[in-house]
Amino acid sequence: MTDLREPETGAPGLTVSDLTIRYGDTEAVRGVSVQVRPDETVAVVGPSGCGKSSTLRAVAGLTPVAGGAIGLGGRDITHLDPARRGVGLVPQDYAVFPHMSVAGNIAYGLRARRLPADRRRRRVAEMLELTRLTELAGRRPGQLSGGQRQRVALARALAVEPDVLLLDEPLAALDPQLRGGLRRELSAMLSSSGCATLIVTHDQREALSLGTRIALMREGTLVQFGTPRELWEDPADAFVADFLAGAVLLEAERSPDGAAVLDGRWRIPAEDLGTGPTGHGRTRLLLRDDSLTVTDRDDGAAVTARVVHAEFVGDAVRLTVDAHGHVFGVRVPPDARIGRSVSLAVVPGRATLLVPAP
Ligand SMILES: Nc1ncnc2c1ncn2[C@@H]1O[C@H](COP(=O)(O)OP(=O)(O)OP(=O)(O)O)[C@@H](O)[C@H]1O
Repeated sequence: MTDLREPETGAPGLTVSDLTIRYGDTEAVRGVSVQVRPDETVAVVGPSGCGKSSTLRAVAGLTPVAGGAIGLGGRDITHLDPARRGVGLVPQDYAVFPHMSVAGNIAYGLRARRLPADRRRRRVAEMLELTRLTELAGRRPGQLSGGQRQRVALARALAVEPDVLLLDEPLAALDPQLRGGLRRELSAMLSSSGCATLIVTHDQREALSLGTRIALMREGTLVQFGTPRELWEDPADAFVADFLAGAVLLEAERSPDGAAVLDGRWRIPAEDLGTGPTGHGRTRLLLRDDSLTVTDRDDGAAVTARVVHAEFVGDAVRLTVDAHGHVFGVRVPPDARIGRSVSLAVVPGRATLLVPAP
């Protein structure tokens, strides 16, 4: 497990330690600690209002910090002027200068830093190439697509070689149909830039595909910080399982013949269960969308659930069902005859019992 309360600011990369942010009486962020190593991308993700943007803005110096510390490249920047921090910010609306060409936008920060003209031209050319904008160098932002404008903002932020790149909801302003392709494109550009990056997003797919590590927040606090695989395979709690994977996590009791969940009302035979290790200390059962099936069995290996909702999804009907106050998703063939309640069983091998290391 990553140490969530590492109190130092002297490490390379970005170190946010025990960060607290207040707006009047509202504590928007409480005791959040996140580290971004040089060369990695950390995605801060969570539902609306959980404090993601506040955290990013505090790193950029745009929101005052009520407690904790922020270190960047070995310096304590907690109270430093935004312009002197060494951060490159790409805001949600990209904020490119409409009256300047693509190349002019990218050169802006270099001019402000009085970089000699030949080095400036070289750096602009490098950034144009990295973001595949060379052909469009002379255009104005108004003559570009949303995705191209985003690349201009990215190139402009990276041009000045920041110690950390900050991206606020990088794909939110773009057409949903294009987002998948743009996500892959952004991921490739970020890895070739080699710059430590902090991305804020509310989209779990974006977090999973862009983050080398994910910081999952809820109501101002950090719930889990780890690699996408760690969060996917061993979620800290039911909220993480649901938010990131639409999965259900149940407290479980293990016995030689299997596992009991829902206070012993559902007993799943050992031969139907996969197992995985957990670092979270308790035995739990992880059920995904493909973990369950509707069955004719009515023995202890099945549980009765009330059908709450049925949704046609093309190749299947996705049922939302409620068993003893827990809501599950289960897919059935489109022509299945479904009553008001169903009997649910685990698809052998598709449910994972997370077991603490001895
Ligand atoms: N300037 C402000 N003044 C007062 N409250 C604020 C201010 N900015 C944010 N908040 C509050 O702080 C909390 C965290 O907001 P923040 O914008 O950081 O969340 P978020 O996770 O980025 O949400 P979203 O995904 O909706 O942008 C929210 O309750 C919000 O209403």
